[in-house]
Amino acid sequence: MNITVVGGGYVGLTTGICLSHLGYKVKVVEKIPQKVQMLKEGHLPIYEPGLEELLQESLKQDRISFTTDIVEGIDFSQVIFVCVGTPEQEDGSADLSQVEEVARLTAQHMKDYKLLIEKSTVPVNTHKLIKKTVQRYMKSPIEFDVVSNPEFLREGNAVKDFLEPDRIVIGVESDRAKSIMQEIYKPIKAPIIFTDPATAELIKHASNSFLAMKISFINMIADLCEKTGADVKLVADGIGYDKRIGRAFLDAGIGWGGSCFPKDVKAFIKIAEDHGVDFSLLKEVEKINAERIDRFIQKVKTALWSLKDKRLAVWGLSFKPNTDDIRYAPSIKVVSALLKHGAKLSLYDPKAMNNFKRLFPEGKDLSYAQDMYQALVDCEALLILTEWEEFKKADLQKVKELLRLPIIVDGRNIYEPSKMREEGFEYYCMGRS
Ligand SMILES: NC(=O)C1=CN([C@@H]2O[C@H](COP(=O)(O)OP(=O)(O)OC[C@H]3O[C@@H](n4cnc5c(N)ncnc54)[C@H](O)[C@@H]3O)[C@@H](O)[C@H]2O)C=CC1
Ligand SMILES: O=C(O)[C@H]1O[C@H](OP(=O)(O)OP(=O)(O)OC[C@H]2O[C@@H](n3ccc(=O)[nH]c3=O)[C@H](O)[C@@H]2O)[C@H](O)[C@@H](O)[C@@H]1O
Repeated sequence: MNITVVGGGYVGLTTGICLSHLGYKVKVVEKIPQKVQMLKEGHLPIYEPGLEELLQESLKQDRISFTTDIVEGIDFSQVIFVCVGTPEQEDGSADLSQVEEVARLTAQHMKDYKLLIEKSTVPVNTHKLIKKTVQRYMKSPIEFDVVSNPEFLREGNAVKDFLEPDRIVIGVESDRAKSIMQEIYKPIKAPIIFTDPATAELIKHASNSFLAMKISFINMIADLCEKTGADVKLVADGIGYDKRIGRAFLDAGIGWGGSCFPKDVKAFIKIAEDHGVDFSLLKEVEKINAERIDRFIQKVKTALWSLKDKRLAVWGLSFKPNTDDIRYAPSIKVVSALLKHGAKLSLYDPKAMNNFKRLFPEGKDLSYAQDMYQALVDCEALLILTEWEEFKKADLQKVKELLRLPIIVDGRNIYEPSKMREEGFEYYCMGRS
C-alpha cells in the first residue's frame, strides 16, 4: 500500500518513517524545502532517538520519499495522513488553517477515492469541517472519507510509542475506511478502539488534559509535602501502586511544558466553553502549572538571597529529556525570570542549545557551555531544569569542585536528598525535605 503523509514535523516524520519501516511505500509532503532536502539526504531536521536510523534504512530500501509538492502527495496514494501543526491562537483555540489548507488542496486535486486521516490534534467535530471543505472544493463528485486517528506518541520516545502503542484510536464512519485503517495497522500489536470521529477527537484532548491534571495534582502535593516534612516521591509511589491511580505522570517538578500539553489544555478549555461547559477544573490545572515557575525562582532566591550579578549554571533547556524541542519549555520562563533578577547564566543542554540560542542569543549575561561540567565554572550554584540521563550520572565530586558554592536547586528531583547532604551539597528540590 502507498501512504502519503502531509507535514514533516515530529508526528509526520514518526508516522511516515515508522510506516515505511513496516513495509509501506511512503511519501512525506513537507512545505519547508530545507527540511525536505535534509530528509532526502538521510538527516532529520529534529532530534528523535532511533528515528534517523530508520529513515536511512527506508531510504536505502527505496520505501520513503520526500517532496514539497502536495499534488505529488495527493496523486501518490488514496491514504493521506494529515500531520500538520495546530498551534494555539490568541484566544486559546487551535489554529486549524494548516488542516483546512490540506483538506482544500486535496479536494482540488483528487482524481479518485481519498481517505483523509486526521492525526493532528484537533477540536471535537473538526472532521465535519474537513468533510464540508472537501465537498465544497472538489471539482466533481468523488467518494472520500475522513477518519480521526489521534496520535499519542511522546517526544523522545516516539518510535517505540508509534510501533508499540498502548492503544490505537480510530474514529470512523464508513466500512471502507474502517477496513483500510485495519489493514494499515495490521502489523502493530495493540488494542484498536473503533469509535465515531467526534469521540476519537475528544479522546485525544481528554488524554492530554488528564495527564496534565495528574502532574498538577502531584505538584500541589509537593507543595504540601514541603510544608509538612513529607516526601512527594514516596507519596507518588504510595498512591501510584494503586492500579486505579498508576505511578506514571506523578513526578513533581517545575511543571509541564512542550508543544502539546499547554496548547491542548487551553484548547480543551475553549472547546468546552464554546459548548457552554465551564471546565473550571482544567483552568485550575493550568494555574497550578503556571505557579511552578515562581515556586522554583523562590527556591533559587532562598538558596542565594539576591540574584543580582550572581553567576548561575543551568542544566537542561528542552521541555523534557531526549528531545531538542523547547516549545513552551519551563526553561524559557525560568531563564527569563533569572535574567530579570540580574543573574548571569551559563547554560547547557545536550540537544536543545541551538534552538534555545534563537530565543536567547549569547550575550554578556548569558553564555552556552560545551559540556555540563564547563557550564559550572565560576558559578555560585547549579540549577537543574530537565532530567537528562547524563545529569543523573554526573560526577558529583567534580560538580562540587567546579562550583564556587556547593549549591544545587533541582527542579526535577533527580538526586536523593540524603545522598546529596552526605556529598556536602546544599540541595534544594521539589517536595522533598
Ligand atoms: N509533537 C508531538 O509530540 C505530538 C504532536 N501531536 C499533534 O500533531 C500535530 C503536529 O505536531 P508536530 O509534528 O509537533 O508539529 P510540527 O510543527 O513539528 O510539524 C508540522 C509540520 O507540518 C508542515 N506543514 C504545515 N502545513 C503544511 C502543508 N500544507 N503541506 C506540507 N507541510 C505542511 C510544517 O512546515 C511543519 O514542518 C499537532 O496537531 C500536534 O498537536 C500529537 C501527538 C504528539
Ligand atoms: O499530544 C502530544 O503531543 C503528546 O503530549 C504528551 O507528550 P510530550 O509532550 O512529548 O511529553 P510528556 O512526556 O507527556 O511530558 C510533557 C511535560 O510534562 C512534564 N512531566 C511529565 C511527567 C511527569 O510525571 N511530570 C512532569 O512534569 C514533562 O517534563 C514535560 O514538560 C503526551 O504524553 C503524549 O501522549 C501526546 O501524544
